[in-house]
Amino acid sequence: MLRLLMVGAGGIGGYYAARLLDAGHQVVLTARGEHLTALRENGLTVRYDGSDLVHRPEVSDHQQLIARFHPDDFDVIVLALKATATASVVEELGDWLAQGRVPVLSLQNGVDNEPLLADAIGAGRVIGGLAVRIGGHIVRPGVIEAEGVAQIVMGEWPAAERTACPHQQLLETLVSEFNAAGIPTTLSDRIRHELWRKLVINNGVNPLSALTGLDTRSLTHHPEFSRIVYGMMAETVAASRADGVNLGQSDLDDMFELISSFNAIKTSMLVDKEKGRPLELDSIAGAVLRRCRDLGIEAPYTSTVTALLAIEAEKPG
Ligand SMILES: NC(=O)C1=CN([C@@H]2O[C@H](COP(=O)(O)OP(=O)(O)OC[C@H]3O[C@@H](n4cnc5c(N)ncnc54)[C@H](OP(=O)(O)O)[C@@H]3O)[C@@H](O)[C@H]2O)C=CC1
Ligand SMILES: CC(C)(CO)C(=O)C(=O)O
Repeated sequence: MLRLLMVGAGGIGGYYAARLLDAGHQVVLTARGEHLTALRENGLTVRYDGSDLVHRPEVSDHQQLIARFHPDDFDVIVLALKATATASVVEELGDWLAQGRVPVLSLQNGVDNEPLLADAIGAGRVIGGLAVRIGGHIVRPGVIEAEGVAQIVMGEWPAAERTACPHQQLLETLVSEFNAAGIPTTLSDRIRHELWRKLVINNGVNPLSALTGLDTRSLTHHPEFSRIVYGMMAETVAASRADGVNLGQSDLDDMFELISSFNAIKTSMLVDKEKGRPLELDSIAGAVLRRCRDLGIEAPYTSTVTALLAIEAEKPG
């Protein structure tokens, strides 16, 4: 049985937690506000493929977590926060995390979460990861709806060295237990590369979906918007060079094909916009624009969509 701490029990954290709870693992969740109250009072409900997974896991806010647990009470700690919350939560939990040795796995979009975590607890404790082919959201406090095959890719961060893989045994256990729990999970020996490939998708569709209100299928099958999606993806591919990742034309075409053939998903950024929550714009489009600037290249699609979203955000109401 795995003992797992899920920091941030939203669409992604709540879905994967429910799958693991269903398979008999011990999962502690962190949450706050109305979601925390509802999880405590009524448990966690995840709607997936016409059925409900219902569980009553232990749920804490971060102060209670620090008071009740030692980090090494867990086999792994998973971060499933929005990237907008990574810095503040790492700050909040930093001293507590420093008391232990347990590895921390990020399951967030963007390429700057693992570096932030590595600065706080040391790169040797960081496992990189991403949630793939999933759309999952809190529809009301305590209740999550999810769709898609909901895979996970994870690996030593930033890449597996041929000689030293500190988490080899844990990674093998996670892959085997996650798969047995119905979460299709694979290992990557170059997870930073995979995170960049995912950023190609996210920069392609997330900001434009928040701007237009359209889902991924409508965007990728629209005569004009599909060209903007492709353009924003191409700018992300170009930006990857700044991190020494060097994605190419085949990554661009693979990622465009993947998102075009996926379910019609309302992106997490569109959901945040509709709920009036902060957007992961800086960790998606901002990450691309900063690198393009450093490389001295233009990113006109990404900068235009970012500027239009900024104007929208300033509008009253
Ligand atoms: N949703 C999706 O379909 C997909 C999302 N992703 C990525 O996965 C990551 C997680 O996204 P998602 O699950 O949608 O995010 P959510 O916003 O649904 O969930 C994050 C949860 O963390 C909570 N949280 C934030 N700060 C704290 C804190 N200090 N203490 C306790 N709880 C806290 C939030 O609470 P509060 O609301 O109060 O801030 C929220 O409930 C993101 O990087 C996203 O881009 C990847 C693939 C698909
Ligand atoms: C684009 C998508 C749905 C792909 O899983 C995603 O990662 C998100 O909504 O943030």
